Amino acid sequence: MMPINDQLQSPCSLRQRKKPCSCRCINHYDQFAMVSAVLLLVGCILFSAPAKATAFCNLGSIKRATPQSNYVGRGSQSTTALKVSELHVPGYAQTKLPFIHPDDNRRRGYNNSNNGDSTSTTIFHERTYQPNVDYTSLVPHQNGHLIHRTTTPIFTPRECQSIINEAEAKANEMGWTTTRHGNYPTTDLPIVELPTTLEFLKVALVERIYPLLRQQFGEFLPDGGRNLRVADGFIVKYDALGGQTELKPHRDGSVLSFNIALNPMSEFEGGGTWFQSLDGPVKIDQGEIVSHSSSLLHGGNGITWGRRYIIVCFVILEGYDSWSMRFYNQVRNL
Ligand SMILES: O=C(O)CCC(=O)C(=O)O
Ligand SMILES: [Fe+2]
Repeated sequence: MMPINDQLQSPCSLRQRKKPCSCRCINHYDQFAMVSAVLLLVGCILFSAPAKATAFCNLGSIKRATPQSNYVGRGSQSTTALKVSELHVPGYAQTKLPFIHPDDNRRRGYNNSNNGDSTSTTIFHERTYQPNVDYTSLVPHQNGHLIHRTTTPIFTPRECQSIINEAEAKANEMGWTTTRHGNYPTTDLPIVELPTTLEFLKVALVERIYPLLRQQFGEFLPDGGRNLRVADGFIVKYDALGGQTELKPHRDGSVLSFNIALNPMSEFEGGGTWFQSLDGPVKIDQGEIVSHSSSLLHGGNGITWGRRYIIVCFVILEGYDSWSMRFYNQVRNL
């Protein structure tokens, strides 16, 4: 069992600024959130009438799901609640990472043939998945589940190996990064540094992964999760011979998180994604996916031998910031 070090109150909230931030957000997102917080606060003081404050804070267009009793949102007209509850996910939403959601792809005529013809539209073939056949579900909540794992690979061995190869080649040039994620850093490379993997993932997200997440978490997601978007994606390397071997329990600063095993489980001992709610790790083999609510306390179970490579993605729901924060807080202790 992994040691538990649960210090969080809410993801990257301003309340935590007195202490070091302890969720796995990216440092520059923190800075963005901090600057936004100051601007919001000044704005909300200047426009102290509640209606104006809401408009200034640009929350008026956010679609709202059924209010939950434990949520202190804009309805309270408290600037404290506003700054604490609303900032983190919008911070992710405004990043310029080139992970696009399905509708964007169609609107832009996204072309994955790389021939420079921006007018041709790629036809995406969205996969369908069946619960209990393609994946199993763990940790029930309301009518759905908060953790899922696929039963068969979603990426082929060849696809996985080419991602590892591109990451290792890039790491030979620039090294693995170790400081991107606050107090819970991984040894990783952001996918935006890996052009071939990025192009592959853009299509895989639309055709394979978003449909899977919508099927798995559809019970919870407003509008059936139409607006899923990856806000951060990276390749993590655990290495028992002198590298990082585990990732301590933490919460991610997004709505959903998933990781995909890139190498076979025969290449390491230990490993898997540990969850407090399961009191143990979920272990998957090459090409399979573990997906979960980001706010569940989880970590990378230590490896004692070999190497473990995974892709990790943090997924947000664009335009549903209030809903996202409510969901985050509602399930974080399950
Ligand atoms: O290693 C794992 O399975 C979990 C990784 C993780 O939680 C993360 O990178 O945020
Ligand atoms: Fe995580």
